[in-house]
This record gives sequence, C-alpha cells and structure tokens, in this order.
Amino acid sequence: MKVFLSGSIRGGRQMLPTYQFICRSLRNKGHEVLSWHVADSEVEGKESLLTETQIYERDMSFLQESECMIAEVSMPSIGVGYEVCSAIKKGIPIMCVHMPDSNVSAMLLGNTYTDISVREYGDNSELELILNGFLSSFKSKN
Ligand SMILES: O=c1[nH]c(=O)n([C@H]2C[C@H](O)[C@@H](COP(=O)(O)O)O2)cc1CO
Repeated sequence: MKVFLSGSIRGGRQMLPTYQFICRSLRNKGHEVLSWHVADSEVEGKESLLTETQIYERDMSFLQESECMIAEVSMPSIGVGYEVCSAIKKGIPIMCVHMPDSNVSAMLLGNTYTDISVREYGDNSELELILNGFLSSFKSKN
C-alpha cells in the first residue's frame, strides 16, 4: 500500500528512531512510504533547500496519492495535526500510535471520524503488531 507516514519535525525529533523503525518495518512488508523523509535523520538540512510552499505542496500531493496514514503522535506537532486533519478530509484510514504517557490531544483521542484509531504501544514489537494489524485489515476488506 501507499502509506503516508506523519511524524514531528519542528515539533521535536526525539521520536526519530521510532519513525525509522516504522519506515523499515513498512518497507519490509512491501509497502511504499511516500513521506519517508520524516524518518530521515538529515531531513531539516535537506528541507532547508526547499521553500515552505514547496514542502507543503509536496506533502499534500503525497497525501493525495496515499491510501492510508500512519501518524506517530507522541510528540505534539502542528504539522502532524494538520496532516491528520487533511487525511480525514480525504477520507482515508488513519492509525495514530503513541508511547505511554504522551500528552495526546483530545482532537485525536476524542475524534469521531469513523476510520481513525489511536493506539498506545510499549515497545517496537507491540508497535509492529499494531501496524501489521492495521495494514492487513485492508486485505480482508477487499
Ligand atoms: O520540513 C518539513 N517537512 C515536512 O515534510 N513536514 C511535514 C511532515 C511531517 O509529518 C510534519 C511535521 O510537522 P512539524 O514540523 O510541525 O512537526 O509536517 C514538516 C516540515 C517542517 O515543518
């Protein structure tokens, strides 16, 4: 599947190893991560070569191509919130994942969009189980 991975950049990069784990795990299962740059340790330097509008338009066009979204929401990020809302407007399934004790917004935890889930994970193996379950659920629907 074509997946949009959403994760904090200017909101803080503390969860970078997890974004990299998600990206690797999805690719190992044969999925395409359109926004793989979120998991790039050098993203900020690379993005500084683009204008803010180029970043926005590229990401919105990746989102238009994506069949689902995985958002790592442990770090509060305006960009991630905006992308989740854009995915809701597009009508694609969304899986939000976060570490325990993250201060996740009620705009996600209480969201009434039918195709959004918010799940807590304790470690990478639990995270991988959640992601595999989310992605394999589409096969059984088709
Ligand atoms: O340089 C960037 N490149 C980029 O792709 N984004 C997108 C992808 C991320 O999922 C999200 C991060 O938003 P923020 O930077 O507000 O934490 O926004 C955000 C920025 C910087 O705001």
